[in-house]
Amino acid sequence: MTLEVHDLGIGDLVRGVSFDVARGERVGLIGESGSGKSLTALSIMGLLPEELAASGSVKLDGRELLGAPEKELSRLRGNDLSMVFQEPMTALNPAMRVGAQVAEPMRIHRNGGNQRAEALLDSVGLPGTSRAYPHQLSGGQRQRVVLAIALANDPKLLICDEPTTALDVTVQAQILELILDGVRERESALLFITHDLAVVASVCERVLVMLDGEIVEAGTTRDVLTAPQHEYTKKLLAASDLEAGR
Ligand SMILES: Nc1ncnc2c1ncn2[C@@H]1O[C@H](COP(=O)(O)OP(=O)(O)OP(=O)(O)O)[C@@H](O)[C@H]1O
Repeated sequence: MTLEVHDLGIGDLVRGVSFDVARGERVGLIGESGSGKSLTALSIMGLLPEELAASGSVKLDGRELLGAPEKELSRLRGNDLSMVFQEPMTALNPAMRVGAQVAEPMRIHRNGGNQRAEALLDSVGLPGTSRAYPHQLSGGQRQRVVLAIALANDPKLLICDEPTTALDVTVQAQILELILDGVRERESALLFITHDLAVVASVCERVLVMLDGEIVEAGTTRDVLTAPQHEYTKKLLAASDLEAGR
């Protein structure tokens, strides 16, 4: 799998964004609120709000996704491409048992059903919960369900947009571990959006730094966090709890 984003633009909100992600690679996308991280991710998924249009190119294994027919994109979503958002409750159907929600993407893409759903729920640490409704679970448990859904069809690329921001610290670490295990087992690539540098340091091999709609710095996590080049990255580091770079 290769994801090639070239000269991505979304009005003047995102400008000239280019980067690649290779199979199994874990890439962080960091930057302050409003810098264009989520819009970049949504344009890869073909989920930009209707009033926004993307220019440039987003290729998955050589296939152009920008402007691809909705039918083709919906075949990819939940299959080759999947995404975990910050707030699990908005991603789940409140009126459907979680087992059925985990089984759904597999049914749609003809990849198995209830039994695999149970196994997936087991693998994210939620054995025996398939008959529960989302409101009966904690926030961390709901995010585990969302992750099970996102991993159900062994995606080539998993995008996580601030997946642990809404959770308390001990739960955050567990969810990060599950995300890492999930992508490693499947050799899925990971694009991980966060404003938390400590999370990037523990999860990502490479990092892209966004500021005002542009990528201002990119490199290995080690290089960027120990020897930041751009003033903005230096400021981010100084404001974080990380010792690196000081
Ligand atoms: N539908 C929209 N129409 C117009 N502007 C939008 C729309 N959605 C987002 N924006 C603007 O685009 C900019 C980038 O938003 P984006 O959500 O990508 O930022 P972000 O880096 O992900 O921030 P956060 O960390 O808060 O999610 C922001 O200024 C936002 O207000």
